[in-house]
Amino acid sequence: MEGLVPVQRLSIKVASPSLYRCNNSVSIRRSISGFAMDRKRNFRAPSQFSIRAQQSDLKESLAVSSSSVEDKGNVLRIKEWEVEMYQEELAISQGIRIRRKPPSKAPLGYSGPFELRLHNNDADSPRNILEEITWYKDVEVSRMKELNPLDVLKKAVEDAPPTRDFVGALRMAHKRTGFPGLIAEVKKASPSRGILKENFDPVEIAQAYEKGGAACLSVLTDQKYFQGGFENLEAIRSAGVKCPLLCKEFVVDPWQIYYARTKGADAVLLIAAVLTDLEITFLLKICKKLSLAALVEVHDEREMGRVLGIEGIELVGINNRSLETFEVDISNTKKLLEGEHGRQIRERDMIVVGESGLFTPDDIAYVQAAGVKAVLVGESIVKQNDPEKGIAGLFGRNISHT
Ligand SMILES: O=C(O)c1ccccc1NCC(=O)[C@H](O)[C@H](O)COP(=O)(O)O
Repeated sequence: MEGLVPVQRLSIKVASPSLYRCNNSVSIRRSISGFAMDRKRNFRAPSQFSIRAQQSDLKESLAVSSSSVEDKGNVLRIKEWEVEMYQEELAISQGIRIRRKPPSKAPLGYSGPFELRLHNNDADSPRNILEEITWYKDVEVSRMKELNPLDVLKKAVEDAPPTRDFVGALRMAHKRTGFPGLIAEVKKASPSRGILKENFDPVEIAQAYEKGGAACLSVLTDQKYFQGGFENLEAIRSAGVKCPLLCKEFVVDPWQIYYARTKGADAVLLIAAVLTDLEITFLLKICKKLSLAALVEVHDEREMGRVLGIEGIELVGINNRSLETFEVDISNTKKLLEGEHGRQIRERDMIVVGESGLFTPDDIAYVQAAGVKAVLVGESIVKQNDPEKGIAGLFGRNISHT
């Protein structure tokens, strides 16, 4: 069986009908009722993350159909697996290359078209860093959820201080300075660059950025790959820094949005290379409910097209770095803002953020001419002994309030 083609390279039509032809006694339609799939194989309800939340519903149905606890467990696993397969197909159909989990064999006892997804050793390793991070997040979030259940977070959010206006701060800075509003990144290390700053003091850096005229800050909260942490976000917020804060995370689950809000975030990052349109739509709704801004990041034309088709997006980031290959090319910003996409963005008065690889006043001028009203900058300023002066160097002028 080894070496056979994973199912995503087979026709989607082969696999999808299994959702309806499921040969278990509880139909998959019933078991994932919260997903409410229609005949065109579109999810209608925004619950595709909530497989765990669906479990109580599912367990109820299984009580009717299965005799032993073991049987019920197996049926549940099969159904979870089928939903995952279906979600992956949906992602592939939107051009998403990042797989959300390592491909797994069908659970024991499953018989149906999804069985064609046979084990393939190569497919068990992440294909690039973004995929690796995404797989790791899935495990990390499950662990963190146990320590901080969603119910508890929801209560904490009720008592949390109000958020600051992230988008408003960028617009104001653009107006005040005539330059793109700066989102300055508090980042100790990255997978592509290694350690950027040895004696890393997040609060000191944040304060220096604010003094230097940053409109907003981006705080890396991922520990494993960026040596960041939610404690940095909390510490910066508690230290009295006034700039709105972006929680720079790899969001794969709505739980992370609630968590970010309790830790002092004013905005979160959503990466289109990882999330389906429906997931983005759903996460945007949660952001809105929690008064958080969302920076939706794209890297190519296809992702830009998808994001422009989603309602309610105010802030689009164009990453000049491929998170699959690490290649950085600032002409990516220009390319993605040309033609019809650029026209729609101007017409809708969206703020585009040029991200990554910006080092000089010429770089800033280049992306500004391409149409960005904000920039997200890490390496070139965090590496400076004096990050406040680093900002003046980046813009070729002092952009602080003084
Ligand atoms: O930077 C990386 O190595 C990286 C790897 C995998 C996922 C994301 C990654 N970086 C996130 C970013 O794109 C940057 O932190 C951000 O845009 C700032 O870029 P820069 O000014 O070049 O530090």
